[in-house]
This record gives sequence, structure tokens and C-alpha cells, in this order.
Amino acid sequence: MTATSVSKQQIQEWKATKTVGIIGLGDMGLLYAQKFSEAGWKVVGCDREEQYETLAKKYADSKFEVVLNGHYVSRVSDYIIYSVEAANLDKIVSLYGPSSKVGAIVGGQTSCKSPEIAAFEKYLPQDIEIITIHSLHGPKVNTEGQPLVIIDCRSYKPESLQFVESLMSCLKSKFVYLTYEEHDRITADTQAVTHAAFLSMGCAWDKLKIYPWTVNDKKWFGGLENVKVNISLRIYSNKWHVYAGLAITNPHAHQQVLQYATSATDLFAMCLDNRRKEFTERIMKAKEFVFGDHTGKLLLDDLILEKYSLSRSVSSESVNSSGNDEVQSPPPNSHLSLLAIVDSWYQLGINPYDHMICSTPLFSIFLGVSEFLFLTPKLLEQTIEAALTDNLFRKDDLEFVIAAREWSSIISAENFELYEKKFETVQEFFKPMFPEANVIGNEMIKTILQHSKRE
Ligand SMILES: NC(=O)C1=CN([C@@H]2O[C@H](COP(=O)(O)OP(=O)(O)OC[C@H]3O[C@@H](n4cnc5c(N)ncnc54)[C@H](OP(=O)(O)O)[C@@H]3O)[C@@H](O)[C@H]2O)C=CC1
Ligand SMILES: O=C(O)C(=O)Cc1ccc(O)cc1
Repeated sequence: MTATSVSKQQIQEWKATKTVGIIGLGDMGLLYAQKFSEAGWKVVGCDREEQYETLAKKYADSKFEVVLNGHYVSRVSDYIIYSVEAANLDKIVSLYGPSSKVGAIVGGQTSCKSPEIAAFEKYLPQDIEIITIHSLHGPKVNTEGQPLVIIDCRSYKPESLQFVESLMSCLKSKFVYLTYEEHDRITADTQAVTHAAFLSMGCAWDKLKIYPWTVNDKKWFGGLENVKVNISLRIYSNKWHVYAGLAITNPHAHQQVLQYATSATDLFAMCLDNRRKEFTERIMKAKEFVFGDHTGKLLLDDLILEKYSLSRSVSSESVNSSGNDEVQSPPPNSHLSLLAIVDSWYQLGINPYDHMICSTPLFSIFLGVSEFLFLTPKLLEQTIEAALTDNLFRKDDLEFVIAAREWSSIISAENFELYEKKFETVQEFFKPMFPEANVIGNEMIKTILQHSKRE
């Protein structure tokens, strides 16, 4: 389904007469306020009331207006977008929802839609329409070409959806129309499991006190390792509540993260017992299920990723700066984190390519590196051999399995407090490296998105 066409004249009329309101001027709310107001829409926004004076001063020269609180946003706005922490959404909608202007449309940016819709249905007056959205990327990613989910939950007038589409069109994102149930099932897989994998890698390095870009044991280099390090640090450099909210509030995510932890555990146990036949058969079945129909080019090329090593900015200890001109190959790694994701897709009967319409940059990269591992001649065989016989990565794999199980338990127990504590412990460990990691990670993601065929 594509956006219905609306005349330029109609859009000009809406721009002249309608107001867009944003509750929560954090990273995403601010991105929207800036984009919409730059495109000529009248925008008002607020954050917490105690932030009013600071924000009003800070954005005095901007094209959008900062108001005191959500009541002031709601009473004047024709489309109200809640862009707040998932855990606080219910309370915030209960506060401001009843102040919504009569006949307004309401939506939200939270990453999981069932609790958001439940809050809207509970607190919004019946005359309010509900059309919600979700930009499937972080606030620093160029919005152009990225998926933007639009969910029409309760609209009474055909022009309401057209209005939302017209407003969103300035983002130049790719509209994806789903029900909220479809959205939550897909994002549990594309987002929650991807995050669980990279959170677990970071946690394992923290437990072992390893900065993988500085070690002299020459283990963590090459394209695949660069992806693991850069994406893991990228996640840990962000706000914990974004990842906690999308995993904990989405019941589908609990099951999928648990399967990921179980797959990692099962595979690791088989390696410890040297159950070669069982292990190889399981990996090959997963390969057949996920990649059996694969034809054409791979999403990613390991070679384009080789230069994105954090060690290039840590000169004295790095592998790359050894002064040795010889091109070295990384030692065989069990790549347990990648074997486990492909096994989870197989165990859950998920075809990850079906989710590409709704992919985030991180999911595309995770699928890209998994595909590379499974479909590059000889690499999978080498990996299986390393997993079964080589002790080089055993300790790392053990910590990785423990971490995956811990994240799964925290998410299933819906424990925001423990999530925050664990996340921030690892964040503290990696903090000194975030500035460099973000620069290199951004370059890497840009290159990956340019090279990958995203349909
Ligand atoms: N960051 C991302 O990559 C993406 C995030 N999302 C989702 O979008 C939502 C916003 O995320 P993001 O912008 O990153 O998070 P932020 O923490 O940057 O923004 C949320 C903002 O809402 C404010 N807030 C809290 N309570 C109120 C209130 N009563 N009234 C007004 N404002 C309030 C917060 O203030 P305070 O900090 O003081 O609590 C904060 O400034 C989340 O649900 C997130 O899951 C969706 C897509 C991508
Ligand atoms: O790409 C990712 O998975 C991110 O980490 C950024 C992100 C976070 C939350 C969302 O709801 C959407 C995108």
C-alpha cells in the first residue's frame, strides 16, 4: 500500500490551519519537531514541566514553540505525538489524554505498540482518532529511505490518514502499513533479539575486562569482529530505556530473546561435549531453513568492513599498527552469537528476509553478517571446526552464554531496574571509547547501508 495522493493545495491549507504537538522533546521528539517545523508545519512541543524554561530558552530561535506541559500541547494540537519513555507512557497519557483537542488525532513513537494503543484506548475520549507511527531508526540516522511504520487504529475520516502521511512525508522515509499486532511481532525479532545479541557480547567483554580493540592476543580483528564491537558499543552508548522498553513491554520479545539464549546454550553445550554430528547437523538444518533459497549477492561484504576497526585509533597496542605489512587473517572464531541467531530463526520458524520491509539498520547488519558467515565458501566449515575443537574463544563464549541468559531473565521478569543497572555497568566500562566508537560506527553503518540492497 502506498500513500494516497493529496493535492499540494490541500497540504498548504493544512500547513496554514493545523497544529502538530509533540509531548517529549528528547532525541526522537526533537528530531520530529525540527523536521516538521523546517518543512513549514506549525509545531508546539513540551518536555517535563521543570524543563520548560531551559528548553524555551534553548529553542527560542527554532521554528517550533516550546510550551509548559502536555496540557498546553494537547489543547491546541490537531495531531499529538507522544514521544516519551515506554515505561512512563501509560501515566503520561492518563495525565494529558483527556486534554486532547476535540476531534484531534493522537499517535506515539514508542517502540512497542500494544501497550501504547491500550493506553490510548483507555484514556482518550471517544472523539479522538488514533493513528500511530514508529520510525525504525535512531535519532542520528538520516530519515530518508528508512522504514516508518504507520498504524491506523481508529480513524473516522479518510483525510485523517492522508493528513498524517502528508506531515510525515517531509522525513522522506519509506511508509510501511501494519496492524499493531504485526508491528510488535516483527519488531520483537528485528529489534529485541538483535539488541539482546549485541548487549550480550558487550556484557561478556566487560566481565572478562577485555577491550576487544586493544588486546594483543590478535583475536578481535577483521570485518565480522569490527561489526560486533562497533554495534555493541553503539548500543551501550545510548539510553538504556529505549532498549529496555522495546524488549520488556513486548511479550513476543520475551519468547524470542529466550530462544536466542537457549540456542546459544544448546550449541555451546554441544561444543563442550564435542557432539560433532549433532552440532553440525543442527547448524546445517538451520542454514538450509534460513538461507536455503538464497540467490544472488550477499547483503554485506566482509572486505568493506575491515577498515572499520576501533584499533586504528589506539595505535600502540593495536594489531593493525604492529608495523607489519603482511595481511593477516583473523583466527577462526566459533561465532557463537551468529550461529545462535540463525538457529533461533530456525527453531522459531522465522524467515528473517520476510522482515526486511521493517528492518532497522542494526537488524540489516546482523542479518548481513550472519548471511556472510553461512554463505561464504569454507567459512562456516572453519567456524564449526573452531567451535568444536579450538579453545581460543571458549572463555568468551562461556561469558556470552551467561550474559544472553541473564538478559533473557531480566526481560522476562520485566525488571526495568535490573536492566538499567546491568546496562549502565557495561556502559561505564566502555565509556572512554564512545566518542571514537560513534565516529567509526557511523562511517561503518553509512557504508553498509550504501552497499546493502534493502528492499
Ligand atoms: N532513540 C531511539 O533510537 C528511538 C526511540 N524510540 C522511542 O521513542 C520514545 C522516545 O525515545 P527518545 O527520544 O530516544 O528518548 P528520550 O529519553 O530522549 O526522550 C523522552 C523525553 O520525554 C520526556 N518526558 C518524560 N516525562 C514527560 C512528561 N510528563 N511530559 C513531557 N515529556 C516527558 C523525557 O524527560 P526525562 O528524560 O527527564 O524523563 C525525555 O526528554 C521512546 O518510547 C523510544 O522507545 C523510537 C524510535 C527510535
Ligand atoms: O536500529 C536499532 O535497532 C536501534 O537501536 C535504534 C532504534 C531504537 C529503538 C527503536 O524503536 C527504533 C530504532
